[in-house]
Amino acid sequence: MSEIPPLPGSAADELLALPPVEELLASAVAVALPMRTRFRGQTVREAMLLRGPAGWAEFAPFGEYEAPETASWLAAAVEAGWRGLGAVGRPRIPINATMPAVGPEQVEAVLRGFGDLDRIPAVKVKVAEAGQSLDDDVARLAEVRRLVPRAMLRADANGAWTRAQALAGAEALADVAGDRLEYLEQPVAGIEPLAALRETLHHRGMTVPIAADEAVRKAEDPLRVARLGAADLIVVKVAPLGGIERALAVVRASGLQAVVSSALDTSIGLAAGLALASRLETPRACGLGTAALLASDVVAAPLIPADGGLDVPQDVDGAATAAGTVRAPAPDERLLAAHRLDAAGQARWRRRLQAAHAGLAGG
Ligand SMILES: O=C(O)CCC(=O)c1ccccc1C(=O)O
Ligand SMILES: [Mg+2]
Repeated sequence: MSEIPPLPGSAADELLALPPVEELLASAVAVALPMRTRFRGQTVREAMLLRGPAGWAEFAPFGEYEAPETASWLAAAVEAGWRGLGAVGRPRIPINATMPAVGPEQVEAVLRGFGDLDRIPAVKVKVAEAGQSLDDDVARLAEVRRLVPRAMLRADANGAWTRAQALAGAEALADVAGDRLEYLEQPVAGIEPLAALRETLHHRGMTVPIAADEAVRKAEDPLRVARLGAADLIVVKVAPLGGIERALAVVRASGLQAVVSSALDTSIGLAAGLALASRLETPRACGLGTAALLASDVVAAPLIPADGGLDVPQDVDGAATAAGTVRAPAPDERLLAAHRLDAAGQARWRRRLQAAHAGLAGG
């Protein structure tokens, strides 16, 4: 498997020099967006937006992340704002609904946020939430199946199951989902444990495919999953993988099918995810509909799926040319003002960006 390119803007990158930190900070605005439902234990999503010569960019590593782990998130922002999101491939991407670990009584309202229920191609259901049981997961999945019987179903444990829980979980969820069960995403943490679980499932005649997420995006080597045969497909997120080109190289080198997924981005970050998905051959639905989980976004027309998919946002004149360029929507000034963090919040995010910049410059 071939090498993957360096982080955009890092010392090893010959194509794109890292802009000075002052240049990055000149346009930077940090915002806090309220969410409709709790997701990953959070009810607010914070993000920093930057404007470069090539367009708008997002720097939004999760709150618990620190440098140098945040360097790849900044590299993705530098790529977006200072190089651009690249060419349009497929112009429209099928999008899965994302179901947080809610009770069955909330399932319908969440699903409706992703548009006409009959058109939703797949639903990714969070399972293994702390403080909940497998019965809760089964009840949630059963309600999803009842409401969208034709949609494919994915269960994402975020690595929270033990091996024994994953074996029991796989069986119980397969019973509910039947032939609609598309894959289990990161049922257990780590790469070797994932490979071992997959093998055991196969020995037991359970053929449910396994997708790797954290095992790709948080691993030292994002290709180790593929080398060990630990998963049937990989979930890729642009920011933790250091940008579109790098994520694309990981997918190609892995030889596995990929599903592009958001990091609960604003519509600015989602545009980069769509740019990546646009250049993949896979017809699989992608997890880029998460603007539906936000109560408010930074752009006037958020990238919320309709009719089961999203159009890849392009340059206005892009449609007229043979190969259009992907372009993130510009934030709405009033929304930026409404959700702008206070001075302490701006200072905290500026420090995070500075630390990521130092990490990127050094690594
Ligand atoms: O893939 C999706 O449907 C939505 C994105 C998502 O689930 C997610 C969002 C933020 C952090 C982690 C994850 C994840 O896939 O585990
Ligand atoms: Mg996941």
